[in-house]
Amino acid sequence: MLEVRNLSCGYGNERVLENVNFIAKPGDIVCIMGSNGSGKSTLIKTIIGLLKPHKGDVLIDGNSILDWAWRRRAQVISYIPQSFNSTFQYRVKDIILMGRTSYLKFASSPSKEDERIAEEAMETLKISHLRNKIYSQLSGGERQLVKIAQALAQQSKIIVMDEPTNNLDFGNQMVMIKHLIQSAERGITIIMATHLPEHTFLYGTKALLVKDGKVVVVDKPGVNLKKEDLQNLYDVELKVIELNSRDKNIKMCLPVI
Ligand SMILES: Nc1ncnc2c1ncn2[C@@H]1O[C@H](COP(=O)(O)OP(=O)(O)OP(=O)(O)O)[C@@H](O)[C@H]1O
Repeated sequence: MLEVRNLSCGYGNERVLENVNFIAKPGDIVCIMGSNGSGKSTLIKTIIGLLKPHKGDVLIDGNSILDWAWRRRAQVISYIPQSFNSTFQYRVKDIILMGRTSYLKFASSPSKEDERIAEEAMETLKISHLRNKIYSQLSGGERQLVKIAQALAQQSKIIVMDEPTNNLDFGNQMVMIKHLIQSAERGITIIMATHLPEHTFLYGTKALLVKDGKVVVVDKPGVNLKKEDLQNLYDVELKVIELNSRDKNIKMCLPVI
């Protein structure tokens, strides 16, 4: 279980978020929402240890992880950034194998088992055909899928993602969503920033609404996240409609222009 406790964070003396509190249990999909520049990435970077918090703590199973070394942290949390560019000429399969680095002994090479896990991750995300391509020569969406496969190969119990559907076409968004839901069903905790309220409605177990330096937690957003919350969050008028798909009610957000 991941717990963010009384967390305040920002850059230097600049405070971005104040007193954030939430718990993410195994199987939770926590969707972080808010307008551009509200602090979603700042929260994510603080949780994964790229930024030192001004105050408060991040705990896993009751233990503070703020002082953990990267290897220990990487075995528990994997991180998919908003964008990742490499100037090195790595092949896709090498990038995915990097997800196994925290399990390797010093100066050792990936084992057959590591290779199998990397292949499996590529198959899951339907990118096996990209195996030998140079990462820096891929499209934005292909790169995003490779980073997701890398996180999958890392086999951590918590996956943190910054706008994972960025650059993905509709079909690949579905592949990723299916994978997210299956991972959560296996007990993995997912924490992700998203600009798509529909995704929060569809599979979020918790929404974090980030605005004016504060974070409001909404449990079961499929039921409890209201039109007014979204209007207030994004400062726009909008409409929430409900559609039936395969006997399931799906909520959609429509602009009012
Ligand atoms: N490296 C940095 N140094 C100083 N300030 C920063 C830095 N990165 C971001 N900020 C500021 O922190 C605030 C929050 O930024 P953040 O990137 O967390 O927003 P966000 O909600 O993720 O936005 P977006 O939806 O556009 O990705 C913004 O005012 C931004 O200008």
